[in-house]
Amino acid sequence: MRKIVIAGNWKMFKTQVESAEFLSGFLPHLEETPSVREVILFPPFTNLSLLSKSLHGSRVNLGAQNVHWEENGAYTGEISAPMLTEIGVRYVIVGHSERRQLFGETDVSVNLRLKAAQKHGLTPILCVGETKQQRDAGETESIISAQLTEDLVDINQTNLIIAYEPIWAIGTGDTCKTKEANRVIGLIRSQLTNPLVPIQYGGSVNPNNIDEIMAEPEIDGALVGGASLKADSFARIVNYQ
Ligand SMILES: O=C(CO)COP(=O)(O)O
Repeated sequence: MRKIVIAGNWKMFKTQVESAEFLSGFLPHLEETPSVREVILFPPFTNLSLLSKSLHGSRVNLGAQNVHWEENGAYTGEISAPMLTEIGVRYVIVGHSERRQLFGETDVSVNLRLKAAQKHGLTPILCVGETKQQRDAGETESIISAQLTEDLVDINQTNLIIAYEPIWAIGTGDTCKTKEANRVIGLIRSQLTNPLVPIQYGGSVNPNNIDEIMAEPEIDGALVGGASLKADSFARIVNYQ
């Protein structure tokens, strides 16, 4: 059985005060959540320590939005894996399209970040996906295949999650049709050596479409941006039918 993983990527949203407010609204809803569902929050780095304490003893896991490949060094603005594990972080997002498009991350650096995460016992969520232009040109399969080939060199597939996030569906309200997301995720799975790697869908997931998304056989969870920022909305997603 593959794991079900529902994760909230808060991106550059929420102060510590706002994070605490979120948790007081969100955590009570988890009493209804089936125990097989893994729930992860990815707040900004500045909120990790606070959330680590607040989530202690709860069933919500903590993740960071990125990790550098070195353990320390002169890398202004970066955070290393030992810094994350020390404060109770267990997951990390790697290769998000915003990192690739806005901050110049490449498949080479994504691969280094994945290796560093695994070396220190973090479970990475590797994000892959195509742009609108690539989709319209019929390049979806070849782009994703190339990303997987380069990103997964020497990566242990027993400690890995993948998120299929079509870039044109992120923050646009333009969700990928569920059947199409299911098809692409099936293609991603066919390129892996471990059939048990959970593969999530991400891109305009919300309380109204989560039931349909999770009904697809290949889709093992969701990586949620905007709709994870409100306690009620993310609770409805985590407690999908
Ligand atoms: O980028 C995403 C999650 O990593 C998706 O963001 P939205 O859910 O806001 O489209």
